[in-house]
Amino acid sequence: MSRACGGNGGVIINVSSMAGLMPAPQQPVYTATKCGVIGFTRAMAETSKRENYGVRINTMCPAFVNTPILKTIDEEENMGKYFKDRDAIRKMMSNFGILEPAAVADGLMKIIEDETLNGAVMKITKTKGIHFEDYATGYLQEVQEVVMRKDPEEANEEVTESRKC
Ligand SMILES: NC(=O)C1=CN([C@@H]2O[C@H](COP(=O)(O)OP(=O)(O)OC[C@H]3O[C@@H](n4cnc5c(N)ncnc54)[C@H](O)[C@@H]3O)[C@@H](O)[C@H]2O)C=CC1
Ligand SMILES: CC/C=C\C[C@H](O)[C@H](O)/C=C/C=C/C=C\C=C\C(=O)C/C=C\CCC(=O)O
Repeated sequence: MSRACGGNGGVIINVSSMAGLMPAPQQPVYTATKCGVIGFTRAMAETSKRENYGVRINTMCPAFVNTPILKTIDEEENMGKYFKDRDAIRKMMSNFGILEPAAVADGLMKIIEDETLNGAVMKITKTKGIHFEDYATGYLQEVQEVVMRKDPEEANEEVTESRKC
């Protein structure tokens, strides 16, 4: 797939979850895996850009979606010690609402069609629909951008100075 390996490029869409952005106390391992998907996607997207792979790599974070996975909260062998907390998850589902799979399909199509998207973290929620996590204004992001230009010590000083204004 990578142009660096003779492929034609393309787009990869990794499936994370809102649980990767809003830690779910009843699903710590699931949360960790979904956070990992986000970090991996963002790192690989930058690699792809730098190495000119021609591959866009993005991730989507749907909230609760009406699929069989939602029934797993009623399975003790799946929930383990958090089985007793399933009412808290049910309450979250009721508060946040449950998306239909078509909303996820819309998100997939947007990522496929919008060729400007690389390293994007798309959120899909019942209230806001499709929108994106914004990392661009964070301090660490600023440091990282400066680090690409100079050594880490100087970069930190430059960003700290700019934050004073
Ligand atoms: N339904 C939801 O509320 C949300 C789901 N997601 C993510 O979406 C993805 C798809 O989930 P759903 O379609 O909702 O769940 P699902 O339970 O309907 O489908 C999951 C599928 O993965 C397969 N599977 C499970 N373990 C596997 C393995 N080790 N190797 C190969 N296949 C395996 C299952 O057989 C099943 O067909 C998952 O990554 C899930 O974490 C993300 C956010 C919300
Ligand atoms: C045990 C439950 C089984 C499966 C559910 C899946 O694991 C799924 O991946 C988990 C989803 C968790 C969603 C958590 C939070 C949802 C939040 C919202 O819907 C909206 C909240 C805030 C909106 C802010 C914003 O959109 O930026």
